[in-house]
Amino acid sequence: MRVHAIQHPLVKHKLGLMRAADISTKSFRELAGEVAKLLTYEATQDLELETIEIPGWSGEPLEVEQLKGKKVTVVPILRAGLGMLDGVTDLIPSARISVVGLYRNEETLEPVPYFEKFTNDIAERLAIVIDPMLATGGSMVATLDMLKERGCRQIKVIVLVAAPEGIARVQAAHPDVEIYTAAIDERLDEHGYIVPGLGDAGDKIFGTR
Ligand SMILES: O=P(O)(O)OC[C@H]1O[C@H](OP(=O)(O)OP(=O)(O)O)[C@H](O)[C@@H]1O
Ligand SMILES: O=c1cc[nH]c(=O)[nH]1
Ligand SMILES: [Mg+2]
Repeated sequence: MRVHAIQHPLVKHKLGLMRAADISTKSFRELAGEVAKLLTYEATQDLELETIEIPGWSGEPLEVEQLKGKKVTVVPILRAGLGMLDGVTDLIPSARISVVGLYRNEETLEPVPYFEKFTNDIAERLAIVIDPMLATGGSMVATLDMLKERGCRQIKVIVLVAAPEGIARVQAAHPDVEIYTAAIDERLDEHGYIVPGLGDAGDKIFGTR
């Protein structure tokens, strides 16, 4: 299963709050971080563990489990992906951050790249791409193309809301990439916005609406 629509009650409750028409910038931003954190918990369930021996509190040696080897880079897609970043790094504090700047041309709906800065050893890392909205999928596919061009082999995507059209586009272009989302909504409207969706997530997070 490559698409994980998370069914946790806290995720559903918090996403429901985010859909309110009159939500404040403060609340939207806080909830985006909280849902991102919960989705990160789900998306990291298969991280590999190894057993190591440490001196335990009683003086006896003790076997404990710790995360094995694989390092992580989190990849926020500017701007809106930044609204999820703190939630993700709360759980993976040693992750490196690789940034992709893309905006969606409002007429063509095609992504326009304007910035990129990747961690040097990106090919060795699990990349977790974060963006609140997977709409047509153009921005996400462009980001995944960039990551793979730089040698990234293991990639996961975390979004707050996904449209069926965006999921299909990502799956067609990058069938190996797993998607974690708080909801799969109905469709896109004539302007490429997700329905019912969240509206313009970047504007709501940055207070620019
Ligand atoms: O799946 P797509 O059709 O490509 O649309 C989704 C993209 O659109 C939004 O960004 P936007 O272009 O509004 O930029 P912003 O984050 O700077 O507001 C959103 O955050 C995604 O990056
Ligand atoms: O519904 C959408 C689609 C693209 N970008 C957004 O912020 N929201
Ligand atoms: Mg926007």
